[in-house]
Amino acid sequence: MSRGHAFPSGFIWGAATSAYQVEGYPLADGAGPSIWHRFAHTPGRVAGGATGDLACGHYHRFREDVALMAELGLSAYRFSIAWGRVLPDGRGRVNRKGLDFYLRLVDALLEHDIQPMVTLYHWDLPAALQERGGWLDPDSAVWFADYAQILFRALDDRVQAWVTINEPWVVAVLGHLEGVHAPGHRDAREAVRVMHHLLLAHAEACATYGALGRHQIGIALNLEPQHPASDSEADRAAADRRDAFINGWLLDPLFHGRYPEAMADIFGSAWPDFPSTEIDRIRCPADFLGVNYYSRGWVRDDPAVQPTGAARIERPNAPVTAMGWEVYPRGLTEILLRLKTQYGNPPVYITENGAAFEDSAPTAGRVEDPRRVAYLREHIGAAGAAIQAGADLRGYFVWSLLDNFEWAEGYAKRFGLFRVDPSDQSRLPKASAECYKDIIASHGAGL
Ligand SMILES: CO[C@H](O)c1c[n+]2c([nH]1)[C@H](O)[C@@H](O)[C@H](O)[C@H]2CO
Repeated sequence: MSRGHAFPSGFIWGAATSAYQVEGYPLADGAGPSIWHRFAHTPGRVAGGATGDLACGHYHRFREDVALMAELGLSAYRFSIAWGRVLPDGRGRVNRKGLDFYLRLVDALLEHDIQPMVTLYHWDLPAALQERGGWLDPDSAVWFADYAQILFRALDDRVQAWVTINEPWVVAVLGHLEGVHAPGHRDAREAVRVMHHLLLAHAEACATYGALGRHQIGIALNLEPQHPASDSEADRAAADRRDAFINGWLLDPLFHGRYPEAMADIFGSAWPDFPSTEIDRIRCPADFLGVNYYSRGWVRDDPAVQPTGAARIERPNAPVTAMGWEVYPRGLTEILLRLKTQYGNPPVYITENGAAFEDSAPTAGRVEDPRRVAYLREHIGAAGAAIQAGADLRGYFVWSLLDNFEWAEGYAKRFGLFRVDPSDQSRLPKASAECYKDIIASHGAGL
């Protein structure tokens, strides 16, 4: 990669969060509980018994946070809407106070010339819908499209970029196969049907938006290159299986109108014969693809690992984040160029990229986080290399603006550009915030 390139004019520099992770007060002003509110309040599910009851207090502090975004020079902010704030029962009655919070947030962003990118679903399904079967219910696609339509009508005059669903893979696999995320199910037959219904829900929301929307809509996928830990045929085949399981399971139906053949091998009798009419519907004309990139998989053949028979292992002496994920910026370039060569070079936003590290204690009103500074510089440089090689990359969102509720890890894993002090929820800039501000000001030159 030649150095010193600048990013194209109009390139979007943003930061990302999600409702349950930052807002707090999940039941305020008539909101209905979500499955993550229920899950976090179930003993043993979240590290340290942490919940999103307070989180970062963004529900009340959002103007302060928008001011932090403006200080960074962000041109966009990606956040999610808590379905249960708007529709406490998931369907039917609209909770006006819940909708008004998001209207106020969007207006505050626009007052600072920050474009909102709104994620309609970031894992916090209304508990009332889970009681009806949740994403396992074939009607879930209709529930979601009806919810989406309410938001499109209320906000599409001010929101120019919509993300339907954040990481269907995590919802299906961590929530319904491995059981470590809400709703905590462990059933392969469920997981494959939940994935299918999530993709149908995405398609229904895109169709709804196509009828009334004026801007752009997409989906955000966690994509991760899979590399064999050795050049043995067994490890190469294992990497291919894990690639289908994590990447192809979504990219192929969305862009090619078919599931990878490997899925039937991976899931065996749990894999149904999905109707071709439904798979055709999933191949919907979205306007962009959101890519959440964090690392790569280093893969060894291991029959004991279900359902892929492929183990993601630590590469010896590899640099890793506090999550145990290898720091591998070249994987971002690889993913972006694969989208160019194999999936029609769609418009792409990096909707999440960031890292948790064991940050040092604050000194003189700031947190020194050199490893996160290096991570951001290396990965933004890797994104620039993909642009130079022809990827249609439109923007980059750091995960995350704030240290926040990291799902089953609670608050122990800190991804923020700003440290949030758990005692008083005060925000403190990290060196990475200053670094990102400089990158934005220079438009990525020199990376
Ligand atoms: C393999 O990581 C996934 O792509 C991923 C990482 N992350 C995510 N997805 C989620 O979208 C965020 O809510 C998490 O807070 C964030 C950090 O863990």
